[in-house]
Amino acid sequence: MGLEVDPAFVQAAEHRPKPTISDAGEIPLIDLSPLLHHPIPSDPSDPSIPDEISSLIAAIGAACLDWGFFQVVNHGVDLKLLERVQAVAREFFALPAEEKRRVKRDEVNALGYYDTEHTKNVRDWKEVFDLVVREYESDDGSFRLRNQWPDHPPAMREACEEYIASVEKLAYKLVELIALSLNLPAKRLNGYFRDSSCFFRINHYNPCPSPDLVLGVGRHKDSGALTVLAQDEVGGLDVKRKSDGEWVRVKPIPNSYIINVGDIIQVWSNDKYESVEHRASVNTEKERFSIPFFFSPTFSTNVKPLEELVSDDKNPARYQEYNWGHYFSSRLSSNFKKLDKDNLQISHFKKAL
Ligand SMILES: O=C(O)CCC(=O)C(=O)O
Ligand SMILES: [Fe+2]
Repeated sequence: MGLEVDPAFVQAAEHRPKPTISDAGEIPLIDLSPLLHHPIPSDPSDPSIPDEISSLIAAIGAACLDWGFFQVVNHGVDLKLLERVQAVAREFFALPAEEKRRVKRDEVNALGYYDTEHTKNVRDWKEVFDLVVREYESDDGSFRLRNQWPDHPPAMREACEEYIASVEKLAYKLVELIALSLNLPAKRLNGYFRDSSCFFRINHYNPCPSPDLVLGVGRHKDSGALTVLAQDEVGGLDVKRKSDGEWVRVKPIPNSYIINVGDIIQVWSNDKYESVEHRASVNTEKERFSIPFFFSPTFSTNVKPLEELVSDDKNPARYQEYNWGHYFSSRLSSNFKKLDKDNLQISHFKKAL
C-alpha cells in the first residue's frame, strides 16, 4: 500500500499495527447478573456475602490484576439507550463538515466536535464529539468545559444525557466491586466522584486507505479512574496484553461494555491494578463508532495511593500526590495540537524508592 494519507497521521514504524493481530487470549468476560439478585455488600469481610457475589468480586479483581481490561454483560444498561446514542452519532457525523465545525472545540473550550486530535503527537484518524456531565470554567477563564450541542440531530442532547445517567450507575457499581476486590469497604472511593468530572466521548473512525500506517487512536492509557466503553460490531480496539506485551484485538460482543482501569486506579491501588495501553486500529472498508465514558473524580481531588493499601516498610507509596484538575487540563491541551514535548503521565509523579 502506498502513502495515500497525509504524513501527519503516519505512525513511527514500531507503532504501526501489524497486518494480522492476535485474537487469542481474549480479555476476561464477566457476567454481572449476580447483581440483579443481590445488593453489593458494604464490607468485604462480611461472612454473609453470597458465593455468587464473592466469585464476581474475585473475577473482577483477577481481571484488573492480569489485564486491566474486561468486558461485562448483563450490566443493567438498557440497550435502547445506547442504540439512541448510536443513531444520533451516525446522523451527526454524517453532516457536512461546516455544520460539524459550528460546534468545534477550540483553544479555550475543550468540548464539542474535533477532528485533529493528536495522541503522543501523531494525528489520530478519527473525529470526536465530547461533552461533560458538569460544566467547568477555570478561575482565570483560560480553560473551559462548556457543552456545545448541535442543532442537528435535535435529539442528540437528550439521547446522550439519558445514556450517561445510566452508564454512570454502572460505573459506580464497578468502582464499588473494585474497592471490595482491594479489600476495602464498597463505598470507599465513592466520595471522590461526588462532583465528578465525568467525560463522555463519541469516536467516529472513517475507513482509511492505509490502515497499516495510521491509528484511529494512538497507543495511550486512559487518565481517569475507570472507562466504560461501548464499541460497535466492526472491531478495532487493541489492548496490550500484560503477560507478553502483544497487541490483542477485543472481539465485539453484542450488548456488552468494555471496562478498563485508568491511571487514577493505578495510583490509588499503588500499582496493584495497572492502567494498560490500548489503541484503535482502522480498516479500509467500514466506518466504526466507539463510545467511551470516562469516570473520573472531582477536579479538586489530590490523587495518591490509598493509605489503607500502603505501609511504610512492606509497600511504601509509589507516587507523589497530584491534582486531578491540573493533570486533566494539561492532558487535554496536549492533545489539541502537535507539540514537541511528551504529555503528562503518572510516571512523572513516581517516587524514586
Ligand atoms: O475506539 C476504541 O475502541 C478505543 C477508544 C479509546 O481508547 C479512547 O477514546 O480513549
Ligand atoms: Fe482510551
